Amino acid sequence: MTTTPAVIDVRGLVKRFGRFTAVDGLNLTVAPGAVHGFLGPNGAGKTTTIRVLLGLYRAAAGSARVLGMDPARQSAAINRRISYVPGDVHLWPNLTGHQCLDALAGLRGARDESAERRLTEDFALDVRKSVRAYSKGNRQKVILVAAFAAPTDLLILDEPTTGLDPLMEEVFRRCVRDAVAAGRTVLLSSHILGEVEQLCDAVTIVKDGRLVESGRLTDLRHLAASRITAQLTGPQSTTVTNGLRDLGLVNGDGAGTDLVLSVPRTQVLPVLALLARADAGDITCTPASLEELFLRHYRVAAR
Ligand SMILES: Nc1ncnc2c1ncn2[C@@H]1O[C@H](COP(=O)(O)OP(=O)(O)OP(=O)(O)O)[C@@H](O)[C@H]1O
Repeated sequence: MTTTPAVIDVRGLVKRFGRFTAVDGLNLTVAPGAVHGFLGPNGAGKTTTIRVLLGLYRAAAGSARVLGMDPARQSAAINRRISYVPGDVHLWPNLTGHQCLDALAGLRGARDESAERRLTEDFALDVRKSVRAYSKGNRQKVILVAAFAAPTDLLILDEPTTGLDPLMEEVFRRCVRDAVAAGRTVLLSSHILGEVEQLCDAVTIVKDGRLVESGRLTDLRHLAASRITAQLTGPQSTTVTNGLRDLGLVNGDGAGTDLVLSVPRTQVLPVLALLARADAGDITCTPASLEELFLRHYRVAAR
């Protein structure tokens, strides 16, 4: 059996700043064509890891491969095939938006001007204005247009939507989907869990430079409890409470008529069957949201 090599393959990565260990034995694998979410609280080591991938920082230990290359030795070749969007955008204040796009394409040495024009329109960016006159959101748009328009295989996006309004966030999401449809791969670091949930197939969650959880979003969701709600009459409530007790679960609401339960994956079907037998009304079952997953893992990691 042949397996497709990962676009990003990080193993046991360690990065220290003096005596402080910012990244501590991290693994990160991003499959080709994936949108991979990179999550973690402030200071978790996401940007530091990205900077190692770009060849800006040297790792103290471990290995990193980007598009099959070693960022410590082949950063120029890697950067020609990557679009990088930092969270904190600094552009040349004396240039217009258009001149910035010229300069960014010049640095890369490759350009798709028709894609650039299309994206400039999609993001409603006036490229005749000088960067000095741009808002934070407009500076972000310049970098996003350059990143999506460039003929690259991998997009590394570090909190790319800070400063964008909801309309532009929607344009951003469309661009990510188009990029993947065109065969590109995306690593997306973001604190906006709704955005990650909508876009990503897989996520890696880090804290204090260490891996907390990694996997496909659907698999991770199954690890967390689902939320089941239903409407019960008084007699139904007694039947359901007894049935839940037999399943080893507690109806926290006692004899209440609004049932709200947090149910482990293995118990979802028996609980739904119990509610159906009791003829409960308005039964809903919702898998754990990324936010619940995220908070659960953070709390576990914080202990
Ligand atoms: N150049 C540096 N010198 C010293 N410490 C640094 C340096 N860069 C980052 N750090 C520290 O390394 C840790 C990881 O920082 P990093 O910026 O990678 O986190 P992050 O996950 O990207 O956070 P955020 O979500 O806030 O952007 C932090 O404690 C930070 O203070």
